[in-house]
Amino acid sequence: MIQIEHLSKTFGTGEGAVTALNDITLSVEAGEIFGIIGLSGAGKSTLVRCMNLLERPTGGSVRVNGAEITSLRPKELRQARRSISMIFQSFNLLMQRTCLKNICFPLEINGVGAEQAKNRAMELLDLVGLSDKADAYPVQLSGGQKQRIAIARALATDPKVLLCDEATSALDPTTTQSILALLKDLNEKLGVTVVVITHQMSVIEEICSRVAILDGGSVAEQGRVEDIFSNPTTDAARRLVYPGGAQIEQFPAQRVVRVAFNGGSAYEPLIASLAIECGVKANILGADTRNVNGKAFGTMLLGLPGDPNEAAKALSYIRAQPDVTVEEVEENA
Ligand SMILES: Nc1ncnc2c1ncn2[C@@H]1O[C@H](COP(=O)(O)OP(=O)(O)OP(=O)(O)O)[C@@H](O)[C@H]1O
Repeated sequence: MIQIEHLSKTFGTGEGAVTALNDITLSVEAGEIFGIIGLSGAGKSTLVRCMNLLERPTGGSVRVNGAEITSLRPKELRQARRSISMIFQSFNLLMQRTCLKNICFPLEINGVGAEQAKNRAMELLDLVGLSDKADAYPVQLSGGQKQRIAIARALATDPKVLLCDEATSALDPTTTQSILALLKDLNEKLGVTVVVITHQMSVIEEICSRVAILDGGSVAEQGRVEDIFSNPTTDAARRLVYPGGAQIEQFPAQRVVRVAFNGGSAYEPLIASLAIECGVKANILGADTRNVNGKAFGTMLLGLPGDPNEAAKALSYIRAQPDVTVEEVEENA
């Protein structure tokens, strides 16, 4: 769906030049949810803006649906842009227009008649679960509701690709979950390809099938989410996967597992009950978890005893917990 080859982007010239992207090659397949993650300044926004030519690349190529978008004429580019929509952290709704009129807006500028636009907008409001907000103004909505309206507006022109630039970064964890669930649902129902830009690992874990890790304007690593998260091979990937800085090599006698909490239970009781019910002491090697109303979200790196029986007991105990996933991490990861 999107093929990027040797893409580079430099802002400015001479001594003040900033190279934001350097020789990026990646491809996003039709129908997938692809994640781009990196720390602040890694180049994520610039990369996603090169996908719809909000930024013009300095070098390399960007093909969307087979067409090299850097060489399209203005009219062709306008058409191509209809098939690539975007949502933002700050929602970017038109504050003077009702929700319905916000969703009608891209249809109006594409020449769709008022009645037809309204019908389509009502369908989209229904799709994002906000039929009752047609006449409300953005100021009357919560952040999550605003993002739902922004998603409905982005889908109005039946795009093939939805680019999401930090779309959940301004939202609380529960609302984030519901927006991610909506994106996943829309991806499945409509087949729209979704590209998610984020600095949050939990977002990638939640909905992406593949991920590219950006570091200093280059792709440090890319591949299937479970492969990269269970066995990060670059420093950039390790920094994201183990933000606590755990060095697995320091614990050679242990089996190391990565436990992801999806809000089903708190993590302290899990560690305590591992000790009490299984007699297994687990070491917390690193954690990036948040406790929200007594529920844990995020991931934790645990060291289990080297003894295979004890480790197996602990693993099956953890696997039996609701909303918890666990995977072994290779020791040279
Ligand atoms: N319009 C611009 N002019 C000059 N430099 C820019 C411009 N836009 C981005 N940059 C620079 O390019 C680099 C990458 O920025 P970008 O916003 O793409 O990173 P990011 O990963 O999205 O960061 P963040 O998560 O903080 O938004 C940074 O060094 C930034 O200062």
